[in-house]
Amino acid sequence: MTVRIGVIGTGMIGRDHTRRIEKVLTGGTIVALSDSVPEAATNLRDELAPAAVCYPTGEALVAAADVDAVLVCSTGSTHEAYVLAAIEAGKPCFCEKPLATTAEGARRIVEAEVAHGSRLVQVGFMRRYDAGYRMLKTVVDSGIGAPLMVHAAHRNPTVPEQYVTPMAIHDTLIHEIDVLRWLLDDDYVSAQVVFPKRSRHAHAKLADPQIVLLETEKGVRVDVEIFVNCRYGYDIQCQVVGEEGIASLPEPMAVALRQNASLSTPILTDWKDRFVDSYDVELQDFLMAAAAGTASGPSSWDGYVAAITSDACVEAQESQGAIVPITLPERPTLYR
Ligand SMILES: NC(=O)c1ccc[n+]([C@@H]2O[C@H](COP(=O)([O-])OP(=O)(O)OC[C@H]3O[C@@H](n4cnc5c(N)ncnc54)[C@H](O)[C@@H]3O)[C@@H](O)[C@H]2O)c1
Ligand SMILES: O[C@H]1[C@H](O)[C@@H](O)[C@H](O)[C@@H](O)[C@H]1O
Repeated sequence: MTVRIGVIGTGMIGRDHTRRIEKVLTGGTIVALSDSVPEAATNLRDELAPAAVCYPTGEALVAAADVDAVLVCSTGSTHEAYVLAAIEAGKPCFCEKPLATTAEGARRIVEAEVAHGSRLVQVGFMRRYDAGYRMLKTVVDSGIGAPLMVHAAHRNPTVPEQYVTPMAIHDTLIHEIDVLRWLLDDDYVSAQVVFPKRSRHAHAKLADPQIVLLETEKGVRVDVEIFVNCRYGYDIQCQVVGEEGIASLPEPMAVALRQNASLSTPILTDWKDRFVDSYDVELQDFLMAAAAGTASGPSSWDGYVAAITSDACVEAQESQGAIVPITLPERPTLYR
């Protein structure tokens, strides 16, 4: 079966996912596009999906009879309404992170999916599909004894002017929030944020870098450096310290160059390149599940837990070093 897909939000990632469904993956075709800026949708149609119909609203796209499944790739604050509409229509829905910009919004999605009675939503936490993180998880699960600590870093070369301090959590740390609880098979119980000396490259409304300290139910201590004006590249680091050994996320594959009395490997600069294979695998997974009328991979529950944890981290940012507790509600059986 070829799953007929509608894409809401045709900016950077909507375009990239349209390209991969049309040009790279099997089992899906783009039949519908929508963006609040209509030319963004028509331009993408002309460039990559000539057979797609452009809809004036995301709601009209979700309701279209020939749309089997929906990709929500619009601005984060708009995700909740579109995901709820897809659940109401009984259509599988891939939602880019964040599932919702508030924990309340994510809870409404969990409740709607539970009421529907089966999974329909996959959240775009692509790192769970990354070959390096999967290799790391295999080693963490079997090769280093009980994990005790995680040291991680999430570095972007630069960010635009509109990227402000809480976005370091909602937009950036959210990847570590999800992938580390998956990696450790654990949940967080508290968060604290401390601010080192501010980089002179940070915009006026951004405290950069930041260090987020998380503690898990099993007592693991996690520190994540968020540094989004690091200048030198897009760099994702993760090291798990266990009782019997230390395991590190592999570096992306790169040619080692010996030249002019030096040995070097390039560092990537763009998140699209760093996780290009993971995006392919996550969307292929979505297409396979959507063909069966369901969803797999990171769930609404994972999106909800990430939102609760993000809210606690933002509160921690605002409370000058205070440790903010994180309490999760009971996990519905649909997600066990
Ligand atoms: N998984 C990842 O690594 C990853 C990477 C990049 C972006 N994202 C997420 O994807 C989403 C989009 O990010 P982007 O970088 O493509 O941003 P973008 O600004 O390039 O694109 C967003 C698009 O949504 C459109 N839009 C805004 N409001 C809308 C509405 N109400 N209905 C329909 N369209 C609307 C905008 O016009 C724009 O074209 C964000 O939530 C972001 O966090 C995830
Ligand atoms: O939306 C992007 C994307 O999620 C990247 O993976 C992350 O590194 C950036 O910080 C964020 O702004």
